[in-house]
Amino acid sequence: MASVPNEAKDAIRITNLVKRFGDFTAIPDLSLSVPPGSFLVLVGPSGCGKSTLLRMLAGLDEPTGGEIAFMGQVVSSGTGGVVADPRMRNAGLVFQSYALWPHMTVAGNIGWPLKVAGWDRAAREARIDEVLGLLGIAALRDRYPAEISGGQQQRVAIARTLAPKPSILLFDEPLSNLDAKLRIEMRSELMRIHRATGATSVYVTHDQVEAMTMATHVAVMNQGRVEQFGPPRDLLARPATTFVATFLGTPPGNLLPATREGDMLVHAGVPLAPAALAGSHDAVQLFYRAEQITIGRAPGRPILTAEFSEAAPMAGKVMVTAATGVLRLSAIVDDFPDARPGDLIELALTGAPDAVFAATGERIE
Ligand SMILES: Nc1ncnc2c1ncn2[C@@H]1O[C@H](COP(=O)(O)OP(=O)(O)OP(=O)(O)O)[C@@H](O)[C@H]1O
Repeated sequence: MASVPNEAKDAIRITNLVKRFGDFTAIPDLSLSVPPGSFLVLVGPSGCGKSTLLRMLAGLDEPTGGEIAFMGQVVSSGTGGVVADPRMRNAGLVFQSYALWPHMTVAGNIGWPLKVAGWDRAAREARIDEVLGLLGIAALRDRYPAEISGGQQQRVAIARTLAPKPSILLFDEPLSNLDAKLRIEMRSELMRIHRATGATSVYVTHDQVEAMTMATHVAVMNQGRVEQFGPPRDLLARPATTFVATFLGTPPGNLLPATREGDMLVHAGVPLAPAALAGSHDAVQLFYRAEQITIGRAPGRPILTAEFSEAAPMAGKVMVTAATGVLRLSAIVDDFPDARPGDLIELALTGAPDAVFAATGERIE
């Protein structure tokens, strides 16, 4: 039988993974394959199971069912408990809190996992210098954690994780304790490190921009399920469900419920789009991106009346939020509107809906 070349194997293969905490099922049945060298970002609302999944990948928690394999080798199995313990699975985990050992120097911290793994002194010293160089912190070699800044501590923590050359790197919101400027700097650093090491990475974040800039692949999670998986641009361009459409994007897009009336799809008495877009459905949700909505009238285009809520500058444009009944609409416009909160304004939909979803949330082709 021909053997499968290593390159062809998934770096991470998750099959029918289940995680229960007592009666509560955090992950009902999750399968995902991650190609080698990917930078996978897990996003989703609070409580959707991102950390639970990451902890199982790290070997800190056992799955209740299903299996996790790294490079074709099973490292966790629901029926067999954790197969490989965290140290044996060739994966490194970077947390939000750095947890450096205060009584050890920077070099001591970085060298510790190598010592535990049985590296000899010369190899350890060489590797410490290498990762210090990679992270740009060679000058901090002999300092103690209390003598360096928060950002520098995070670099040391990352250096310590990289030192044993893990083939899989796991990150649980590693930048969330840093200020905005440092976050952006570290984001570029992490991307550079990812390119330099080629390690397959799984990264949990709440930050949309972080997700979209760093990821080669994004998994949008919802209630322990992967709602959609793919390159970030594909997810933004073709969301598979209303959940993904309204979760991704800054600002998120707008969904207008509409029903078939004759040959048009109508929302709140306003005909929006030809009924043919709905296929066989009588009730749908029409997806308009914020940049497809403008303030005022546009010739021949549907107009909605809404209550102005707020306006905020965004990358040279203005993000306007307005409400029609229970719906909140986001528009990207050129100038601040001449309106106060509560004023009625007219919004024009400037193009055809970007996507049409069934009432149940799935995209209609
Ligand atoms: N040890 C536990 N015992 C019981 N329930 C748990 C435990 N750990 C997590 N959960 C539950 O499992 C679900 C998923 O939690 P998890 O921490 O993975 O979510 P998350 O997506 O990482 O959330 P956040 O974005 O807020 O960090 C939540 O409903 C949580 O309450």
